[in-house]
Amino acid sequence: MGLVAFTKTLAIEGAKYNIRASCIAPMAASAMTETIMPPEMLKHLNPSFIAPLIAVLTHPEGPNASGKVFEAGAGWMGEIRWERSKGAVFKTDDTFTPSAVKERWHEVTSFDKAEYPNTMGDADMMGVLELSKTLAPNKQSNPSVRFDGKVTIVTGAGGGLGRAYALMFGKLGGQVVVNDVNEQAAQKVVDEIKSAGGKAIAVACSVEEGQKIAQTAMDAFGRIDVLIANAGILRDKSFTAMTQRDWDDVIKVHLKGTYACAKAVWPIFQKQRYGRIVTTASQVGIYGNFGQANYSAAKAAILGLTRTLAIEGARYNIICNTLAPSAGTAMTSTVWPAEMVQMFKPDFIAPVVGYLVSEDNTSTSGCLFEVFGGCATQTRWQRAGGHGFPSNKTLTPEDVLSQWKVITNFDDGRSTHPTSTQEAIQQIVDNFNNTADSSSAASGDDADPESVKEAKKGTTEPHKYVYTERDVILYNLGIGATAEELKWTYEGDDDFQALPTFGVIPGFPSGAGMSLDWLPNFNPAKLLHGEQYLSIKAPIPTSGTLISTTRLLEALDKGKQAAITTVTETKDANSGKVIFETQSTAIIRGSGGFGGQKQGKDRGAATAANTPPKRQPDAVIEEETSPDQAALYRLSGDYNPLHIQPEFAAIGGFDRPILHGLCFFGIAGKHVLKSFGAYKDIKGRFAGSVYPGETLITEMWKEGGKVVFQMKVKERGTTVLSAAGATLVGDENLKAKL
Ligand SMILES: CCCCCCC[C@@H](O)CC(=O)SCCNC(=O)CCNC(=O)[C@H](O)C(C)(C)COP(=O)(O)OP(=O)(O)OC[C@H]1O[C@@H](n2cnc3c(N)ncnc32)[C@H](O)[C@@H]1OP(=O)(O)O
Repeated sequence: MGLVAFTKTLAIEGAKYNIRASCIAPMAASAMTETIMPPEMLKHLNPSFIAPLIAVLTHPEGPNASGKVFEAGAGWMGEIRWERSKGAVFKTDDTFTPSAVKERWHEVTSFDKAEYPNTMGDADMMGVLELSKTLAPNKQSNPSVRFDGKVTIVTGAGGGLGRAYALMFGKLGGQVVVNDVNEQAAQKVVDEIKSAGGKAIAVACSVEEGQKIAQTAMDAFGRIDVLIANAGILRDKSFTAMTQRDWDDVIKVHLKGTYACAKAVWPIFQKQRYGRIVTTASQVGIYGNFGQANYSAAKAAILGLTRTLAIEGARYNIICNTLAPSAGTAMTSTVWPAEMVQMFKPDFIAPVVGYLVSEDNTSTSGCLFEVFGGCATQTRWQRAGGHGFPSNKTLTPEDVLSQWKVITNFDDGRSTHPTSTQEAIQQIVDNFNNTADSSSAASGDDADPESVKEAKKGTTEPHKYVYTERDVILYNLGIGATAEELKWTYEGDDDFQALPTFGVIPGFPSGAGMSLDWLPNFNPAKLLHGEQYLSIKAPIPTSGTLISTTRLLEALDKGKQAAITTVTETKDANSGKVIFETQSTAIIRGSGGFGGQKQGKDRGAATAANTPPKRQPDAVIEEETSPDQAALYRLSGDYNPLHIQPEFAAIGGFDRPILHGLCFFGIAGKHVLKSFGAYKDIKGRFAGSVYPGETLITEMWKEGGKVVFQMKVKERGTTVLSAAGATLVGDENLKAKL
């Protein structure tokens, strides 16, 4: 982690000399990984997948990715960047306390409105300070956050931030161990705490002497509950002028000092099954900064150290977080103008630290917070959806370049926020089975003509779907829910819910918006919905904002017609969680003959044959549609005139408008739900068309955990939905919501 900020600093300092520096987090089999990874993983992690990325990053004519960070392994690669919450701005006066922070913690940690700062300069610190002056006094939590009976070590507490922390703990009932290399300064702070009625002791030594500091605390107070690793020094110089000594001194005090103190208190925390640590990073350790290569490396390394401590400490109730404060102190006074030092009082950082190390914080651990002038924000990694190349083919720099836009795209709705190494590895592991054969449908098969290869390259722009309970009711009515079925038509009902096939709605405009102009003789009136698959991956919110993106999965040449399959992923805009995946096949009559493949790939449940067994159905539901069914259904987002305008329907070859395929798909889905309960995926083939007003009969067979079904039109005896199946839900949580 330390190398990330170090690289960013080199990128900043190197820019004017045309020196570029990028950072990669590779996962590849090596002498190093062999000691920690099982052989079955290692065999997929061929180092040859990393070299082409490096070739692109270092090529004189390659894209400029200086200061950027990439993760790569097993043929998958994607960029990562910092994402910062908007956070909370507090009034900077006496009411800014740990209690006030506790009161608004949800705001500090909410990423509803995130920013993506790339440099130190991106933070509008002065604006924040001005705002904080005008705010109403901060609300205090009840009971208030206190430290009675708790012993806190604060390193570097002779002045600046450390002093502000020490005074705060003393004021809030805690016993404080004031460490500083400067004995007089440490003693002065101890005296201040004592004269205000608090308890404190000084220990004058370097932070590298963690054992001595811990021992002093134990001797004086008999316990240690909190460590604030704050001590630090600056040896700022451009990288060109930086000496080995400048480097070593900074690494020693910051990184080794933090290690030494954490190491000393760790067994005590483990034994008592309680401990709180806040380590000190810096915005410099996140974004890099001119003249601070040593400091940025040390600070980012502290962040990595703290995340690991948070993981190892979790089962002992040891909570560890990192703070990146910007405050005017003796240290920053060497690089900040005096006026700024004065404005950013260390007192306005302390309340956030106070809350993080309090007993009240039971869940926030391993996190990073940027705090400045009354503003507290959280910062986390955001990772692009990236691109998975076939893991059984040789990867070339040209391959990497051809997908560069995808590898570096954070705005296509596929980005994630991995919070652990396990989560981060998952995407790489998922690519293990992405072989040239299996991936051909997703990322280009050699047999595809150029037009298809080109069309498969990108994803659509993310489509935003903002909806309320009204939209859910409108959809439910559109597929025949009635006023008696209050859970589907009345938002005040305790069990109000979207019918599960609602999952096809948010992403519909994204899929339907995909350009098919590259097909020969493309005519939208000749397009019919051929097949639909829906996977429901999380409980369906009854209102919210969802983001969908679509890509071309398969383009089949069926001679007279083209069969175009797209895949759409729909995520919750706030959590980034995938809620639905849909696969839709459109048949475009008259657009075949473009030279593509004839047969598609096996896509599991999405292409399952679902042949009905040779016995009477286990359940049958008959439902009459309304002559106005299509006029109602279209209001949920499919405005294709084929379903309402007679002239357009005539061009499509119909004597009157036909019903939307997804409308009778939804009606069948409702019948499955009523007969057998919730399901997690559903699929069907539109074998024939339905006219609004016709009566639909759904025949259903339960086959193990699956319901196989088909739908017929009663008046004509025609099968309109075939090869249809739904996989029933095992998960009780999901079931409860559906
Ligand atoms: C990108 C996604 C965006 C989606 C946007 C959707 C917008 C909506 O507004 C549009 C709609 O809702 S339209 C309404 C619903 N759909 C319908 O009414 C279509 C009904 N089906 C038909 O008319 C025919 O089955 C018909 C015409 C589909 C096929 O009939 P035939 O031409 O007679 O087919 P056939 O000769 O039996 O088979 C030829 C090859 O095609 C495959 N196939 C057949 N039906 C299919 C279907 N429904 N879906 C997918 N593939 C299908 C066959 O397997 C066959 O392949 P092969 O030759 O390799 O065996």
